[in-house]
Amino acid sequence: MAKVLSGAGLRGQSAGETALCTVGKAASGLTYRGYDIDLLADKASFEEVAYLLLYGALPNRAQLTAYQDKLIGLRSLPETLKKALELIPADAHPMDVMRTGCSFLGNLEPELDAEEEHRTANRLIATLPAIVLYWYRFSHDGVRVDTLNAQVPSLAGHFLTMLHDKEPSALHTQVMNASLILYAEHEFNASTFTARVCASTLSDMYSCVTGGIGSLRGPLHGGANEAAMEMIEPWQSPDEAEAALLQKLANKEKVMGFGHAIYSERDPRNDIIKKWAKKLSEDVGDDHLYAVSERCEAVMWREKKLFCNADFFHASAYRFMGIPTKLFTPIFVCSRVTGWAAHVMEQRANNRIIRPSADYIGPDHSEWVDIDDRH
Ligand SMILES: CC(=O)SCCNC(=O)CCNC(=O)[C@H](O)C(C)(C)COP(=O)(O)OP(=O)(O)OC[C@H]1O[C@@H](n2cnc3c(N)ncnc32)[C@H](O)[C@@H]1OP(=O)(O)O
Ligand SMILES: O=C([O-])CC(=O)C(=O)O
Repeated sequence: MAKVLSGAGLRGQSAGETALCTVGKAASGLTYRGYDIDLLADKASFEEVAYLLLYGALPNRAQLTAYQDKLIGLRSLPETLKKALELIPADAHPMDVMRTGCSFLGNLEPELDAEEEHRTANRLIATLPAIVLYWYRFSHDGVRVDTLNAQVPSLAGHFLTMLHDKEPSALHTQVMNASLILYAEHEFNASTFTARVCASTLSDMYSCVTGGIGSLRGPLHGGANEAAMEMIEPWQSPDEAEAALLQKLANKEKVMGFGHAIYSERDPRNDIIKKWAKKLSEDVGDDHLYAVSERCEAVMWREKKLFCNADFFHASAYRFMGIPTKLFTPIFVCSRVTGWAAHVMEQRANNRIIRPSADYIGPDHSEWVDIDDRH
């Protein structure tokens, strides 16, 4: 399933070792610590997967209960952070809010010693949903949401409750839980590699995660779920979608939510989120968005042999749950923080500063010219 990889962008080069994840290799093509993604998305809770990534093994029931309670206990935001979030304008991008929120928390509760790394990771997992939604609800609706929601055990339910002011349906909680699992970890992708490079200088966890957020934001990476929604939203029928896509391909435009740096034929996460998008489409009585998405998938494969990556059907799934488009990539952050943190810990445990070389392509020798003599 993996491509033959070579060329720019460090493609095809191993940049280190990991025990966390395989991409494009065994079984379904994606495993977390040896567990197949299909199995995890079907059977696990996001908290179980976070525990697996951070502590190295699946928790037993008592460990999982204790871990869920720990995360609930870490959910509340400090008042100073809430005040800072209230200063950010409503037209800011939520990914910028998360970058600032993460960094700001690092000022209030710095990670002074790497021995605190699990505590810092768990604090970020517990607070990132509230960081984005406290700001979003305050700046858009003038509401100061409850960032604790102690009666809602799962992070999936906590996110949706803060967004919609009511506890979500069982279906929405289930889909959100699966989505958080699908996005949790993906080997040496750009944002994780950013976090690892930062960790390799012996920097703190907040800096590593803040850097990861910045890398995830771009539309060639996590930002593609938002960009895919913006692309398909105006299309009212599959035929309209097909015509517009063919035009984009003729213009040599990148089509967001398609293709992958490592997978060659399919992204194993797509089948899973696509199945949930279909179920949600039936649940809300959607009459075109799912059909438009399916047509895009067929056209891109027929024309270019390009397949949907994890982001494409996430767009319609999130829309069917009433999630505003600009909160799509922030959900990815709420999930991927587990992978970033686990990679930071792995890097620290066997560290050498990451410092590759470059092929120099500039002039051999440049003559000095005094400033007043320059053109
Ligand atoms: C969760 C995630 O982060 S998944 C990735 C999310 N990103 C996107 O969906 C953005 C759209 N996709 C892309 O831009 C790319 O497929 C990437 C960034 C994911 C991977 O990039 P690369 O590894 O460079 O892609 P790859 O080597 O397979 O490209 C091969 C060819 O297909 C083209 N191609 C790849 N993806 C697309 C696309 N989505 N739309 C149109 N053409 C594409 C490339 O331009 C390239 O054409 P060329 O040979 O004429 O230059
Ligand atoms: O692996 C990648 O390059 C991008 C990706 O799918 C992810 O980070 O989930």
